[in-house]
Amino acid sequence: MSSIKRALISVSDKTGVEAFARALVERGIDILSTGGTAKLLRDAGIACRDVSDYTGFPEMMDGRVKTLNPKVHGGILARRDNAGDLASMAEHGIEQIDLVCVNLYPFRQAVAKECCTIDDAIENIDIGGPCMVRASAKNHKFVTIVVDPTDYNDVLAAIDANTLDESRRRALAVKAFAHTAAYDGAIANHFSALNADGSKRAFPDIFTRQFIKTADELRYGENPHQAGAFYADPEDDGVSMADCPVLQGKAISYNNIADADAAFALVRDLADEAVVIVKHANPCGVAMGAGTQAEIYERARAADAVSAFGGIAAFNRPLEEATARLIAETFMEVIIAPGFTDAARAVLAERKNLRLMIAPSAAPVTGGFEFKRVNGGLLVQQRDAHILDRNACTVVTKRAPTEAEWNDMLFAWSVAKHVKSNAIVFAKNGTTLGVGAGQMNRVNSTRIAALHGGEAIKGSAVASDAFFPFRDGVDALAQAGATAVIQPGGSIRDDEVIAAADEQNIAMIFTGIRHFRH
Ligand SMILES: NC(=O)c1ncn([C@@H]2O[C@H](COP(=O)(O)O)[C@@H](O)[C@H]2O)c1NC=O
Repeated sequence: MSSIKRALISVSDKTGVEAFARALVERGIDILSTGGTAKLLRDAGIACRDVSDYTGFPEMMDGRVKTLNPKVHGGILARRDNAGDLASMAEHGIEQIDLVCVNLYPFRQAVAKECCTIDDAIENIDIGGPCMVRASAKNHKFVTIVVDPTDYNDVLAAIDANTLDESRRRALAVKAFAHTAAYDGAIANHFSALNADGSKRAFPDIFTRQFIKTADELRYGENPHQAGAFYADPEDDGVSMADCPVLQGKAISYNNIADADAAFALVRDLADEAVVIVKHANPCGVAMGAGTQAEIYERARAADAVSAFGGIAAFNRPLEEATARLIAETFMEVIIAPGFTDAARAVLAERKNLRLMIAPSAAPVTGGFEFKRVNGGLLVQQRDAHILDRNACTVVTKRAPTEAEWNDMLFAWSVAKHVKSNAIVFAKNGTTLGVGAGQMNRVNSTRIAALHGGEAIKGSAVASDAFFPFRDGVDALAQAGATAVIQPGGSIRDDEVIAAADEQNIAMIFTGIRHFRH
């Protein structure tokens, strides 16, 4: 028999609640329950008592008042070792409630619907639920609070094993306080983003978001003298790095996560089969298109073999055995892919330190927000999810690009979007030849990228993440031997820049879109 005598169950998300309640009854626990939950339980043949019968008050005001009653809250909050509390219980006919299973009205889901009015949103604010959750969590010395259906089985097992002790109850209480905090945060976010006419602004006046620490703290942060941790964002709608299990290798580090994220964000933007190798958050080699996966990988690696050493490689197709063999020949830190064939796993198992991360999907990011911490605040913006449509581009030079130049420009443009500004990318035949990243002026970025590319750059295409403010950048890429360039346009000296391209028989495309990245 359990030391728990009575449980109160009141849930909106009714997943698994029948089985949980049945198991509690089997363990001799009495069940108190609210309208909809009680009906579901009774229909399933599980004995329970209505809270309204217990309190002597009917549920009223369309469910606004159900459990808000001293007989409920006294039963939860009474200190079992306090004579005064016990006397009050006896005096007022209050019964002890030892386990509370509550989850809240689905506010977030309700306001996510286009048709949700202010009144709908208000009616979806749960009041009685959070009161019980917080009361139980406060009195966790004696009361068990369960807010998450995925905890039902563990709680039952702990009851059976007699391990539902105070520390276990405190862990459940912490989860419960986080549950109500996130809930109230969502309410504040929603209402502080509402305009007077009920329409919604993208950015609420008060911005609350909850991040949940992934199991282990990281060995350190960006450098060994900095402590570091990784917190998952349950509200992110992209592929979360927290949802990419590490299949093997050394413990994943702070920089590994940042670089794997950067690499995967680029590879999933590319429509054809592609490989991205990243170092320090910038791509050093990218290849896409023709050939086997192993050949594509080899092209990406050879694009800058020196930088690729110790890099992070991202794939947008499951990793194959032949590619794994090539990877095993050199030193890589992390491989991230939407899958690994068994044969590839077997090959890479020999590289004991190599981390393999498996991503749940390689679909491009379509929305969401990006956050950047600055001293004293947080910059928030929509994610750069822009995918260029060739038909939206304008040819601004006398010479139009050839089909091959078009392909190389579009490819280089996709890469440049993921390179730190000022970004210049030379590419040919679906392979990067030189990447200029993070320079403080565009002409230096161009020179660095060209220097890296060497002779191979002749006949290549170039992408620039922002417009050329002067003709010097175009002159530099022409001198290096590039024949086509894609850039946003929009400089006051565009005429000069276009004239420079025309003089050197370069085909130039304006995208009208800029991809700064800092
Ligand atoms: N008003 C109250 O006293 C109250 N007590 C419990 N609730 C909520 O009612 C829901 C369950 O209702 P039902 O069992 O009728 O389906 C739960 O999400 C619970 O958090 C309440 N609802 C809203 O505040």
